[in-house]
Amino acid sequence: MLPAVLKLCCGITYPHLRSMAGLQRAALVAFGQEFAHWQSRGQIALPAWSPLRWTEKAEPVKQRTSALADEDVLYLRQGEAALSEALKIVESKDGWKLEMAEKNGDVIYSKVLTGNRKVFRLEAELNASTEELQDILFFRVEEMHEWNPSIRRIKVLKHMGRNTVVTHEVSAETAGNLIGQRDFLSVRHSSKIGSRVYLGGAATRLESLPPQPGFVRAEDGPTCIILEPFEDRPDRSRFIWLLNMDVKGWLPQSLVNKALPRAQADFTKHLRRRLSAQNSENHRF
Ligand SMILES: CC(C)CCC[C@@H](C)[C@H]1CC[C@H]2[C@@H]3CC=C4C[C@@H](O)CC[C@]4(C)[C@H]3CC[C@]12C
Repeated sequence: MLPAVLKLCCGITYPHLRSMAGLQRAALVAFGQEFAHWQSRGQIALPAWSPLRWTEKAEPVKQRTSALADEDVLYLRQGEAALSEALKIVESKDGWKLEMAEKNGDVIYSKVLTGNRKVFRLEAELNASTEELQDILFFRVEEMHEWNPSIRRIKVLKHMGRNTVVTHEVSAETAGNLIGQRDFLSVRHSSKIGSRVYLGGAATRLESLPPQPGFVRAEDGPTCIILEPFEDRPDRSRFIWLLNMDVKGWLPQSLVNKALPRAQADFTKHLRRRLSAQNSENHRF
């Protein structure tokens, strides 16, 4: 009698159960386990089509965590791919032309890639070890607005281990004045190979943060920074930065191509100020 009643109940509830979610489903799973318990003691035989047999299969939590892990792997791969693509560009030998040379020795070269995108390569020498620079530029990226007025805020939205992150970056209204404020969603990856530290990045997507109304979402990358210590002076580093940015919006290319190397030079100026502030603090204590 009991199995017959159960069969009937299952038949009636089947269509509703399919559309059930969350707590209701969890409750059902609990009932199911109870029934399965009875069943294992030979008290009830569940029909093959019974949704109460879903207990083994209906593991939404498990499914969700494995989906998350897949997503993380995707971001990790994107980060690594961005770095290797950017390295190919920055290490390419030909096509570079001198864009600007500052009095302090900093130089910026530019190159036009296929598709007419102009990229910029800044080379500078900085008074800091590669570890210090990696700390300031990567591990403490959320503090960047404190020393760089071109940046309004940077938020790390996702961590995939210590060396890969998804970040949301908002430039200040005043950054590259001619271009206007932008926001970026990027995957950023850092790795140390030999004595060099590499930082790579590229635009990515995150379901929870689609382009915001009122903001022009620009795309940074594939881009990279190479930090290399001087052999005789490990407290000094060579800094090479590939800026490869699509600022989006309707702007004359000539204006963008002027603003980008300017933004790069400004960034380096503020980074130097940040470093000398840190150095004078170290001397004080
Ligand atoms: C010209 C206008 C549109 C933009 C001006 C601001 C530019 C220069 C800002 C906006 C976001 C900034 C980036 C935000 C995050 C990182 C990751 C870090 O590990 C290295 C620096 C780097 C790559 C910044 C470089 C400078 C940057 C690209």
